[in-house]
Amino acid sequence: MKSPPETPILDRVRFPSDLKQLPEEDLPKLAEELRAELIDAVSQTGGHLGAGLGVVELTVALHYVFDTPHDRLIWDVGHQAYPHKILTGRRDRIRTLRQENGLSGFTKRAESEYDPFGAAHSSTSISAGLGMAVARELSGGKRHVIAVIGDGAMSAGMAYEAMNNAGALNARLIVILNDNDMSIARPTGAMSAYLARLASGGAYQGFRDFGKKLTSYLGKGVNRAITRAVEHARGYVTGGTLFEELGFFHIGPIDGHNLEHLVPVLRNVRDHGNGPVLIHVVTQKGKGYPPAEAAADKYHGVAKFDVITGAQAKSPAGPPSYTKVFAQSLVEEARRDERIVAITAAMPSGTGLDKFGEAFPKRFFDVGIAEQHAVTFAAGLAAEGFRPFAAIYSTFLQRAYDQVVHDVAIQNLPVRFAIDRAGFVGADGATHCGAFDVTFLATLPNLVVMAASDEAELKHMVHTAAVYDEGPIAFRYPRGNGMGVPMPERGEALEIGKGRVVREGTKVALLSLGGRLGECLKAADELEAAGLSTTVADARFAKPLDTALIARLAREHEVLVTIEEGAIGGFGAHVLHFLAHQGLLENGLKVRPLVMPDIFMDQAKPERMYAKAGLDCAGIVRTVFAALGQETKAARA
Ligand SMILES: Cc1ncc(C[n+]2csc(CCOP(=O)(O)OP(=O)(O)O)c2C)c(N)n1
Ligand SMILES: CC(=O)[C@@H](O)[C@H](O)COP(=O)(O)O
Ligand SMILES: [Mg+2]
Repeated sequence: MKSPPETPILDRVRFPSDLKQLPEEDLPKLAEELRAELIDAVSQTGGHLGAGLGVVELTVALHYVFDTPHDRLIWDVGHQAYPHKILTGRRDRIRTLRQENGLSGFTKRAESEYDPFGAAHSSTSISAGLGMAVARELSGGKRHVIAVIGDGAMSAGMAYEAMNNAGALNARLIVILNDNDMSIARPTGAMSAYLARLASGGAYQGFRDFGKKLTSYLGKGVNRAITRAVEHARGYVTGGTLFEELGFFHIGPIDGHNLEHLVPVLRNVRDHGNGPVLIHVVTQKGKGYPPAEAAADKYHGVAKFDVITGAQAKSPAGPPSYTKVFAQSLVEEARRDERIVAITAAMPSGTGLDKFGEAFPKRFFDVGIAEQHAVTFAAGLAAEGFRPFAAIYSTFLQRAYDQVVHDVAIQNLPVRFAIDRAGFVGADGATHCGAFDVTFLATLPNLVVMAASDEAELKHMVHTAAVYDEGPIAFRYPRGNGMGVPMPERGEALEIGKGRVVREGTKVALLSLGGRLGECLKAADELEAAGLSTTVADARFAKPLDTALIARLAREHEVLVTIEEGAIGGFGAHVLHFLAHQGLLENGLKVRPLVMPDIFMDQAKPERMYAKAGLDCAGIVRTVFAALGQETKAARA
């Protein structure tokens, strides 16, 4: 009689409290089952896979050794936290990942007590962890605080600011550096070379065992000075003193897939020592899934895929993505102008600049996850007569706002900002939703701010930016595919501050900024059918405003609606400001600015988000009927 297949260990582990009941020898099997569950789940949802595969053993070890959620475990970026979610009571929902009303693709406080800090933008974990560690000291609490940060995230200045402060405070904080020698792409910068030396230094092997013995004595009154002396000696041989100089006791590198190493080291660190400690763990992104291991990007972000073959679902053929059009347009411009250089902050494929780098390797710069540096680096290039294009996602540019103000706008330096993912992004949710770039850029003197309504317009805006040397200029465009319009052979220079009327009417004016133009044209059809003659205009510029166009629309129509895929305080606010100052709000004009709602919207399919925000055809039509007091018609829309 065949014995029944044994119940998978994972089926008995809903929470870390269940995990702690297991004998240590069961952990590798649990890790194996956890990895299989992760692969199966993400094959059905899509999302971030490679990073999670690389921390399966580390996740098991951390929840086995520490007392979460009492001990705080913070995941930097949080894209690697799917195994963490499966082990912390969310396995039953893991297949709702990144879907409307589903689990977030990152850690999120509101989602679980096991997520003490939300993430998604990188390099915040050490700062948050230090805050929690100091809170523990101030309140006389007893808990461990652990921050897990990747080698890519360790290239951001914020990580050093935090380590610098942690060293000065000598606060007990455990930082685990998850070094898989990968960012989204291959890591760049001196830091990754340094870590590679640490992880592979032959001489270092000799110290490794001694180092492990040392950690077992950490709490037995071993004098910190001796510890430091040994660390210095060890560091001298291998260069591992960067962390010690910042005040961290540095342990490792250790094999991040070997539970027999991980568990005892984590136990030692848990039970001994004081002050900040950094455990350097070496892992493999994509570990345990051959298609991910073999892929150049280690399956960092994947669509749904076939588990057997690893083949990812193809998005339906359609118009080129805005990203692709931007990248191709910039390559064409750069062929004509050798002053054009391109800068990305660790997002070569996401911004499309990897294509630029292939064409012009010497004029392409991936500065790592360092948006602040990217902007001021671009300012330095502009100051010397180059034409730098800094391609940074809308929400990642938020991190470099003072650099935009202080280093670019005030000095009126001709930096070009290519702002991708401007607007709703879908599965990445609120943290990646590009809602604020017009609001925070159009308020700045000297800035020119454009928004592409389709891919042809984007090509014109790339050319316009390329030849504009009067000061900083930004152009925004949404995630995803264009509108399928014919593409011009070459980009043409747009007249700065001039919009365009794409449809003439007499009663209603829809003034659109950016990608909502298509919905405005659909709304105009519906309004015409209801007897409302409708003008549709593409503003093209949030700054400077086309004041002549706006004044004409205001004078010649009963209703003026502005539409933008952005938060309040952007294009519509500037239009209202102009109309008020011109006294154009005093002749009965009905003005309605349509913007994103004043909330952080969770992930959903973009079309659902537009509908919820009222930024689709139906929302525009409803707004016009309501403005005209025809609520009944509005209700039907
Ligand atoms: C401020 C910011 N810039 C860029 C990104 C995009 N991003 C997400 S993950 C990632 C790479 C992170 O590398 P690492 O920390 O080594 O984690 P791994 O994926 O290797 O586990 C980047 C650049 C981000 N989330 N936040
Ligand atoms: C985790 C992270 O921040 C990136 O991987 C981001 O999710 C990429 O977004 P896109 O998929 O829009 O390029
Ligand atoms: Mg990495």
